[in-house]
Amino acid sequence: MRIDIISIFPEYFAPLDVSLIGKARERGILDVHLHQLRDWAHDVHRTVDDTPYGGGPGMVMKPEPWGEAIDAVLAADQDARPRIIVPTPSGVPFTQRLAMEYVAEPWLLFTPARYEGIDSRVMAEYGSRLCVDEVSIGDYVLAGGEAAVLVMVEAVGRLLPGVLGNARSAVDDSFAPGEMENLLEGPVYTKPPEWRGHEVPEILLSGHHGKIARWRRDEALRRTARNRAELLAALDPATLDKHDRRL
Ligand SMILES: Oc1ccccc1-c1ccno1
Repeated sequence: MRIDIISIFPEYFAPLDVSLIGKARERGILDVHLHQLRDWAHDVHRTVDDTPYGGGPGMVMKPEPWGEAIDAVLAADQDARPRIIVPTPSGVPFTQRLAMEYVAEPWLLFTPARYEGIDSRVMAEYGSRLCVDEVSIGDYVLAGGEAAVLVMVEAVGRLLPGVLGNARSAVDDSFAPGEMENLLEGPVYTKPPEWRGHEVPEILLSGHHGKIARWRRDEALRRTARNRAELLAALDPATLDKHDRRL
């Protein structure tokens, strides 16, 4: 997978050099290209923003630098087209299901904005011939889209074949489509069996895999009911047998 990111703060993406994503890049599973938007702002101050037409607070990112930057990225591979992802509080929710859709794409282009956003003509220009998604990582406002890109690149990158390694499958993730979709992870424990008077639940030491699986599912349902009750409503009734209903 190739990922391109255009930003006025490319240094924001240093975390993509470390940990899981960094190793995926070293192993050639993921190819990340960072671009400084100001390289396509040709005035002496390398200006990328201006006041909004119609008035209002803040500044809007100018279309010209973005248009030239995106054209330059597209020119990197004339035979392919990236899926463009625009982080914005006004976008569709970023979910595990959307991450799984993105991991199937050979090329993603992220366009994190600052200020009040990018002149709307930019995505109108590319939306006529490319897939352009406006995506939100949650109902809050950030200073810019760079943090949202870090979140999405990690969520997508970890799903790439070979990145998680054999020990861990993304299939068991919280929110992964299937039986665990819309269920939060339950509590987890490791050695020692007793710590400051807190003991590991006996069932987990029993070696009875069927009972352990049932216990974990009960705890996942309890945590989901406690922290995200609205997800329970989305659970497929077939996955809630009479035993679960008593929780
Ligand atoms: O708050 C933002 C500002 C700029 C770009 C994206 C965001 C955002 C907030 C939530 N998801 O994306």
